[in-house]
Amino acid sequence: MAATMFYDRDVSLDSIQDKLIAIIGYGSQAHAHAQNLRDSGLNVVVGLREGSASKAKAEQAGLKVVSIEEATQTADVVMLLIPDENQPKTYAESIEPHLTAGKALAFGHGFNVHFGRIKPPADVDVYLVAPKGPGHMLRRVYADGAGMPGIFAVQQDATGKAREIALAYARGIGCTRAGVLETTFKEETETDLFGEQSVLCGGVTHLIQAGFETLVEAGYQPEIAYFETLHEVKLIVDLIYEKGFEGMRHSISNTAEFGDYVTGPRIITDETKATMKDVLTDIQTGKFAERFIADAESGFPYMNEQRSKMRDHKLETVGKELRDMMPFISKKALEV
Ligand SMILES: NC(=O)C1=CN([C@@H]2O[C@H](COP(=O)(O)OP(=O)(O)OC[C@H]3O[C@@H](n4cnc5c(N)ncnc54)[C@H](OP(=O)(O)O)[C@@H]3O)[C@@H](O)[C@H]2O)C=CC1
Ligand SMILES: CC(=O)[C@](C)(O)C(=O)O
Ligand SMILES: [Mg+2]
Ligand SMILES: [Mg+2]
Repeated sequence: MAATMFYDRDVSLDSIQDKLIAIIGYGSQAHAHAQNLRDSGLNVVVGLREGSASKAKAEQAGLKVVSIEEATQTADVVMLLIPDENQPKTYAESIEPHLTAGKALAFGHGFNVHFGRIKPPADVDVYLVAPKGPGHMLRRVYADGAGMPGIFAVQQDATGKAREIALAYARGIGCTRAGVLETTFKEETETDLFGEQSVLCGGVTHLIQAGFETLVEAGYQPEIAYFETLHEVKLIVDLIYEKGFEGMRHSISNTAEFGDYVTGPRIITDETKATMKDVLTDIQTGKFAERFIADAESGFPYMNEQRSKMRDHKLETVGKELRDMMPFISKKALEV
């Protein structure tokens, strides 16, 4: 049976129209939620830690900024959008003491609730609305009049209105323009981690890097390798996004399509898929979450090493030079 999809016509903003929504944080997701909700006519306040570097940016965008404690005290809905690894401490210190009965605690990702790192009191609603894309794109598509698909889940329904509120929230950030469907905290957490690791982020970056390195190590010009293995990915993916595999294959040459069928399975092998299954198991058992939290608690030694290794890679240095020569590629600094 096909999933039930919710669109603008199916969802009313009424359940949150007169409520105050606190967005905690002003990073990738938070700035997009705050601005989209505000532009949907809803009441928003941003909660930031003392001395926050983001305060000026949020105020510049016309948003009211208060402390995280005050935001939780005054709001009816508290959406926690700071990095997953930092959420439990901020929740315990600044949110939980002010989270009175009947309020709603919301998340953009189920990580902390699913892995038992945040245990909300029984008398509040707990839901998630997870847009399926990066925060900066959530804002960009909304401002363009479009939307980003999203999924929502209710973990606790203390007021009897949690589901209605979650859906209204999804509409407020623009997700019902594109389609929203219901999930659970478990399903959202596991599929989101799997998707970003295996396909969207880990899969794509390492596929591109291996292709680029293969060409450069064989003596081809890095600029050609960049166009071939990175820049053109967007053009091909745009076609897949708009028209599926068949539509993309209609646009490419027969030569390319034949090579796709012959070589694709040599690159992404049965072994690759077996590894994907292992990756999924590590996510399901909490092994990945443990490794992530352990690195975070030591100040991210592993993550920082990876970041600095890649910074000086030819793919990144040649890429920056080439992008600087293409004025049509957005030169805007990311707003947050
Ligand atoms: N990035 C994305 O596109 C997506 C993220 N999500 C989820 O959304 C949530 C937020 O992720 P993301 O937007 O990437 O987060 P960011 O890393 O962009 O969050 C940065 C914000 O968090 C604040 N912050 C960081 N640490 C603390 C702290 N210890 N106490 C108080 N505030 C803090 C920062 O405050 P300051 O300004 O003071 O530095 C800043 O405003 C996560 O649950 C994530 O999984 C879900 C879908 C996509
Ligand atoms: C952007 C998004 O959906 C991710 C990849 O899941 C994330 O940033 O965590
Ligand atoms: Mg995601
Ligand atoms: Mg994610």
